[in-house]
Amino acid sequence: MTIQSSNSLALAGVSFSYGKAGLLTRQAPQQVLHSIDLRITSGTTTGLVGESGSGKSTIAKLLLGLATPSSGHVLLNDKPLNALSRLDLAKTLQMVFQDPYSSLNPRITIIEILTAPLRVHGVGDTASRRKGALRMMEAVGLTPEFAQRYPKELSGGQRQRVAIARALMLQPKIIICDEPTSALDVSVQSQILNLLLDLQREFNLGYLFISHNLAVVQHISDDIVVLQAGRVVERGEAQAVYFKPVHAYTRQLISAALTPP
Ligand SMILES: Nc1ncnc2c1ncn2[C@@H]1O[C@H](COP(=O)(O)OP(=O)(O)OP(=O)(O)O)[C@@H](O)[C@H]1O
Repeated sequence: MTIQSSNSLALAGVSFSYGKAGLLTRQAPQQVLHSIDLRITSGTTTGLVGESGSGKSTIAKLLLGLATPSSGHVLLNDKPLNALSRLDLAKTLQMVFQDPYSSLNPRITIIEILTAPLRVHGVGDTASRRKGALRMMEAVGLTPEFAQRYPKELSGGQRQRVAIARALMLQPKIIICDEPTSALDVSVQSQILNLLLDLQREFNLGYLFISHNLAVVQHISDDIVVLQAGRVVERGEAQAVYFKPVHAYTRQLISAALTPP
């Protein structure tokens, strides 16, 4: 039996404003997040749902250390995230983006895309990186023939499998999935969601699953946090939030998710 270590990434009382007021700027800073508490833990999925502009991407930026809270803290295992080196951060936290068409470099082959994170961080030698990439391709359901292909030769679902494999190359503990299925055909969406669930079990990953679609979030999440205009208006166990919503905004998101576009 292997004992898997538990990791958590958290926002504790985080507020955030874009733009700083200064002598030369008339515009007041715009506060877009208000005292947010959020936790992502190994082996579980926290769903983050809200309409466009509610602050979901800003939360992702703060978790990735790409922005600094105006107040409050970003904590990895209850210690400040900014204490981590670039390599340790990359080994802890990775991101899968919405659009598998623009997130992969079209000029390099799949094997080069997958070995790049190891090369950039000086991990392993050429042979071990290649071996690791082929192993990860297998884990995401891509046969070895894909290694020498270019992104344009792949379908949207296959590209998203590559993007997921790339995110896993440094064996991170936590993955931020930002609308990872919304650019895909409906028939492929559930395959990718099921792949994410399989990989979570295999690698004990913690996910923050960001989406505007509460039906999709409910399918994959253990807990759901509902964000409206930068404030958490509802949170709880996924089934409870989806089937017994308390807040009117949550009910609105559910009916939007059930209405065909
Ligand atoms: N770089 C920026 N400068 C100023 N304001 C910004 C910036 N980025 C986002 N905002 C504002 O912050 C608020 C939250 O935006 P954010 O992109 O985090 O929302 P979101 O929920 O991720 O939306 P979407 O689903 O459309 O990506 C919005 O009012 C947006 O206009």
